[in-house]
Amino acid sequence: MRVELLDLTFSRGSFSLRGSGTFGEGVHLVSGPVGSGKSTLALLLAGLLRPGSGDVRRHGVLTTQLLLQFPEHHVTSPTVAGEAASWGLIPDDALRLAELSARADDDPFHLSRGELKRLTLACALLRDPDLLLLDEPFASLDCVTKKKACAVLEERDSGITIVFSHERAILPRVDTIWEMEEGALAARGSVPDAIPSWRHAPSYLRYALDQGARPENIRLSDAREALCRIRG
Ligand SMILES: Nc1ncnc2c1ncn2[C@@H]1O[C@H](COP(=O)(O)OP(=O)(O)OP(=O)(O)O)[C@@H](O)[C@H]1O
Repeated sequence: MRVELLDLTFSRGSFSLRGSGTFGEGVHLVSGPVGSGKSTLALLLAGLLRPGSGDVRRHGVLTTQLLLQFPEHHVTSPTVAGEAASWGLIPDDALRLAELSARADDDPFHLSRGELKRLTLACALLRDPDLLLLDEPFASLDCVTKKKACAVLEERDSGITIVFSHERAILPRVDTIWEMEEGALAARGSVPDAIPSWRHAPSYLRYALDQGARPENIRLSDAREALCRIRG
């Protein structure tokens, strides 16, 4: 199973995007500053935007799910339980994962943005598609919920997961790192070898690298463990 970007281009006003590369099975991080084009790339990969030139080719991918950056853009039902059902899920399962079981009959717009994000993230994860595209999955979440979301992502043991995010504090273990810079997609490669060339790496990783440590992955705990190893 893989998704190939073949000389992909897309233009909108003064913004233009370009990218090539292959996303295989595993968890991939597309990192980059605000406005660099991550959401646009997610929409192109989901087939919701048409490229100006080039192509997105899916091989062995039968199901695709995109989690939109703004959770309110998903809302189609007057109740939280109905919202989960609209994703084709058993509401109790989704509400349990989102820790919103007590809010089943509430209006989704009465949830806080973080709660609504928890709901849509739980729904996207439970759909368990071949290709899971998560646009800023950690935005609006508190630290505890970000950590739980990372753990669930890491447990996904099949398919292609692409996390588009400018998050620089709480991140999941990933297999590859990509960066968007002013619309250009650059592959940094497989983790851990990719970490030193990750330009927007979190400061804890930069610090560990500067100290001569070699983190095995991109989480704060990986940086800590690498520092412990060299300090004995
Ligand atoms: N619907 C739109 N119409 C016009 N311009 C848009 C639209 N959506 C995004 N843009 C512009 O396209 C560029 C890329 O935006 P995009 O949302 O892909 O960036 P991003 O990296 O996802 O940013 P963020 O980290 O804030 O989510 C930005 O300059 C943005 O202002």
